[in-house]
Amino acid sequence: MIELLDVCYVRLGTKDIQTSTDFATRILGLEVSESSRNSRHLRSDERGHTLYYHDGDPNDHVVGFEISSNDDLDSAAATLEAIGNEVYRGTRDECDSRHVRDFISFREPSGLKIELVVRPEVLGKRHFPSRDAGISGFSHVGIFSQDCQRDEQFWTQVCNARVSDRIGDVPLLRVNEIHHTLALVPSQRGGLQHINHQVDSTDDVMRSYHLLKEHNVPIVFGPGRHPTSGARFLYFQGPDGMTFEYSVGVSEVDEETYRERQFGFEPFSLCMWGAKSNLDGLEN
Ligand SMILES: CC(C)C(=O)/C=C\C(C(=O)O)=C(\O)C(=O)O
Ligand SMILES: [Fe+2]
Repeated sequence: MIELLDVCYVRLGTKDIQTSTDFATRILGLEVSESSRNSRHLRSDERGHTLYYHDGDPNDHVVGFEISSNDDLDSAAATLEAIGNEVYRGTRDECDSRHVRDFISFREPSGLKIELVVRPEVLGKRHFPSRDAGISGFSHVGIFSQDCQRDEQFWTQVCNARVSDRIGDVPLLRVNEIHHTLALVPSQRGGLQHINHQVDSTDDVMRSYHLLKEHNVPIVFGPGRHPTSGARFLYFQGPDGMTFEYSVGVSEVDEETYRERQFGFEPFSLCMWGAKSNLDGLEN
């Protein structure tokens, strides 16, 4: 069993590094922590970076998950190889550029590249965002799935993910006490469906709603409230068509007493306030 501790970063290829950086800093509210001619590391919390943009194919998406030790990394590699996954071990330079001690990568069943990393760097210096969006940290991702039931089995049986809720066959999966760290969203393609940052308050969600509209950023869903995690949310479109989410109030789960819930595959399961979803794979 691969014991995931938390999601730790997303890496995205982009056609236009400067436009993506401007969006990430001036609109989304992240801080550049490292910059080169063709890449940017961006911070959202105490971690050294949680988003990385690089010149490249915008369909090139990678999600990093932290695991606890090199022993766990070796045993994860063996587990993945035993079920037929090709596993790549990061070189020293690749580890350095990610600010991690070690990592392996592989593709999950719908094709998204996953990196399992050991000891991602945390900084003593306080996160100082370039816009006051109220971001408290990177929290979860939505992943496109060509077969939600198959992919749920991978995340729950090969890895330690647990189902918190399902909306129809769409599972919201946790790897720690947070209600969900990943959601599997039905689609013909693979890759990342959305990137979530938590904000401090509902006021932050609403302030950003107005700011995004002023900047003509397409709103994809919300403002609204998920009945599943209880979070107040707003989804919007960033560079290269990537969807970002702000949310506040995601519930925590007591492993002893929590029982997964089955929500109907209908609009009020996505938003209890009645907002209409234009999310890829979940339009209503
Ligand atoms: C799977 C969709 C996008 C969804 O709306 C599910 C719920 C929640 C939540 O309960 O907070 C999400 O944030 C999410 O999975 O993205
Ligand atoms: Fe989300």
